[in-house]
Amino acid sequence: MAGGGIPSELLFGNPWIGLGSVLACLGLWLVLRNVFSSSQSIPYPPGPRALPLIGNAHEMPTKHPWIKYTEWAKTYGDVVGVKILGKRLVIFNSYQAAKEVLDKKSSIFSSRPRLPLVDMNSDWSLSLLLLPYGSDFQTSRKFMNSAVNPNAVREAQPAIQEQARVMLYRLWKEGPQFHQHNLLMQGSVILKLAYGHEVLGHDDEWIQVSERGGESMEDLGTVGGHPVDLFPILGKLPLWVWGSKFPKTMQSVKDSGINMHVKTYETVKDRHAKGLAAPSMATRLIDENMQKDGSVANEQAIAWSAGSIYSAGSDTTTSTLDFFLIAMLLYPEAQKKAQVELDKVLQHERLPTFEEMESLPYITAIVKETLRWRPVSPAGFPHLSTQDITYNGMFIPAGTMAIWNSWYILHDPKEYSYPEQFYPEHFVVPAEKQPLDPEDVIFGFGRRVCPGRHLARSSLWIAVASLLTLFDISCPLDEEGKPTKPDTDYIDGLVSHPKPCKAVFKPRSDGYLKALMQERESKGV
Ligand code: HEM
Repeated sequence: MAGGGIPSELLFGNPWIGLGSVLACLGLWLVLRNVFSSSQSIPYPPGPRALPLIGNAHEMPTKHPWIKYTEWAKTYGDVVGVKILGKRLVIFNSYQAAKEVLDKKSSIFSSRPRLPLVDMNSDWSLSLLLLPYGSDFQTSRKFMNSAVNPNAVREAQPAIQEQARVMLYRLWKEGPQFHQHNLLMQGSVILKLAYGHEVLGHDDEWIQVSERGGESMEDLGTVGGHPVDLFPILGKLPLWVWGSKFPKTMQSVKDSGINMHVKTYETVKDRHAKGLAAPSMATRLIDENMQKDGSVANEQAIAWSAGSIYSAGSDTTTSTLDFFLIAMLLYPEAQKKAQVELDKVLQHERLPTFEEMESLPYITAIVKETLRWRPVSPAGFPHLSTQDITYNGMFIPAGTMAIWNSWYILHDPKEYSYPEQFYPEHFVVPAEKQPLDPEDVIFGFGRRVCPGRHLARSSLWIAVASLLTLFDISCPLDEEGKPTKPDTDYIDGLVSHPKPCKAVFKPRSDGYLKALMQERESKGV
């Protein structure tokens, strides 16, 4: 959900909430709303006591919201309800409850909360991640699925594997700036799939444009928490009211959306018309939507769904692999175990391929454990309900925002023996003893479930297998010769990231290094 992702916790955690002046203006409206909503006879989901007018706004955390949600889960249970300035939020703290509502009542829980500030000042609401439920959503989702369904991803696996090898080569040749090489791998896979674009290096223009798209949304700070998002009528004020630099920030949000989605699409369309474009999601959709008069139907949906692969897929996958690195630095025994398994299969002669997936269950377990240990969307992602429902005797009205607490669900000691530790053995058990699969939680629910999950799984698996085959990964030593351990905490953001860290990558054997060099030479590198 890179760039386009708006974690629910940010929708309310916002320093402007305390502005007495804004509240005073809108107090009457809230009183009336409260009076009308209190006549409900079926109880709302339990939660902390709401104050008049502001509800629970004063308690909404601005940092690591899943920690507060976890406290509430322990007090109020699987389904917690809070109210913020008249808007309702429901937090699902168990897989069962999230599944029962977000999945089984998917036709009701598949919209997204609006972001009036972004909606009024840019086209970002056209990106699949943010589209409200309806026919535009269905068209974009269909286009997206056509590019990243399991068959399409299987066909893309040779290209994904190639990018994993390029990452190894760069790590060996250029040095251990893991995050940069990782980002380039994920970006290269996505840009090839979406546009047929071959990324040649760190200064690739398409990567820069796409990265700028994500960053511009980050520049907005608490996306969804601006006064305009809380009280859309304030959107009628000129942008400079919010600070002298604000109009420029908003212009950059608008421009980056167009550059990343529309301009890239137009470039590919132009190249395709001249017969110069490599096959991709964009060229296939152009062909499929070509009209007799030479125009292309559904162009907006094609452009914004192709761009959504980068905005939603790059940061999430990169951040997950960055957390894998941290796990390897802190849990060398897991790394060793994986390497024993790899060596048994690969015999220091060749590098892993997707064909070996079945024979490398510990690698698969490492990927699952990374997703569980440090989910990059620890507080889920917001859905919006469009009809009233009653669930387990609780009333959830239309217009409620619903999220799931991935952190709490994936750190449940009843499900995982060592929830706080990185312990791939959680998943190395007979089928009947397998705990809850983190992939059933971290990729979301119902009709909004992450369409890129098959791509993410493939990219992560081959990257992890390739890295652990070629390298011993360890902490750098400080001046006193002690290992400098990485921080395992999160940096909050549209997607949560690990803090930057350093690592040493040492080739493990001449055999694997030779295999890499031979592969690179055969590609003319
Ligand atoms: C480890 C990597 C990833 C994680 C953890 C992740 C997680 C998520 C989550 C939590 C959602 C929201 C689901 C919901 O609302 O129920 C989502 C949506 C989405 N993801 Fe992913 N994702 C990942 C990788 C990818 C990739 C590689 C792509 C590329 C296609 C992608 C494309 C999308 C899109 C387009 C949406 C919006 C779907 C919609 O709103 O209908 N994601 N992702």
